[in-house]
Amino acid sequence: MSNVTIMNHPLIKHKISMLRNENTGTNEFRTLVEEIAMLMGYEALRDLPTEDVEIKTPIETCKSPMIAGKKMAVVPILRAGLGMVSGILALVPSAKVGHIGLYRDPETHEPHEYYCKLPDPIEQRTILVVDPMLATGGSGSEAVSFIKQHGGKNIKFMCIIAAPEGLERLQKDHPDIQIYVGQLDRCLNENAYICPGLGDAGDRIFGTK
Ligand SMILES: O=P(O)(O)OC[C@H]1O[C@H](OP(=O)(O)OP(=O)(O)O)[C@H](O)[C@@H]1O
Ligand SMILES: O=c1cc[nH]c(=O)[nH]1
Ligand SMILES: [Mg+2]
Repeated sequence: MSNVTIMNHPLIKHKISMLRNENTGTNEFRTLVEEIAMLMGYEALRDLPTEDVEIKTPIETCKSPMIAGKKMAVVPILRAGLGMVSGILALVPSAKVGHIGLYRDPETHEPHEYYCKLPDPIEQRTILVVDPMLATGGSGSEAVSFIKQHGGKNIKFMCIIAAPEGLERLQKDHPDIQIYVGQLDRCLNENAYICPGLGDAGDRIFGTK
């Protein structure tokens, strides 16, 4: 089964509680999503490959490890995943960015693809798929499948809030990926929204309804 890491840091917990609050407005919500992505990215990118480069210090020349940033891709699931990109790029500014456009049908809750553009060569990169919400797991699982179809191999999935149903599905469909979850919530409601969740992440990030 996939490796799942559930975050256990007070800063992340605190910021997720602020996100959940229905009185948190668009501006603050956006900032929080970016900050949480950065804090979670610190953990998720723990095994990012480094390469030794020659550095001249004021004292002498040495070989010192640096992130091979060109070998990384962050792939947000549109739209809500876009809110997490800047937090990851703050950590790895040279990462390439791919996009996968998916929306969930409001009736069936099935994901529908409307866009896919990934950086080449995708097979050589560490790929971090980001989406704040993992509800039924349909969108996350579909996004990972697309990336695999395009040749992606080393794939990590990062979400801020997951429902047990979605986490189980993603693990079952993709036992080879690593999954990072900010907080695991109780369940889905009859509209496949996460409880207690935070509502519609995309609408809250972009101020739509
Ligand atoms: O696990 P699932 O049941 O597939 O639900 C999660 C998906 O739903 C939301 O996107 P949405 O369809 O609302 O699109 P948006 O980001 O454009 O708002 C969310 O950002 C995930 O992509
Ligand atoms: O709770 C949910 C479920 C799907 N998408 C969201 O944005 N929120
Ligand atoms: Mg949405």
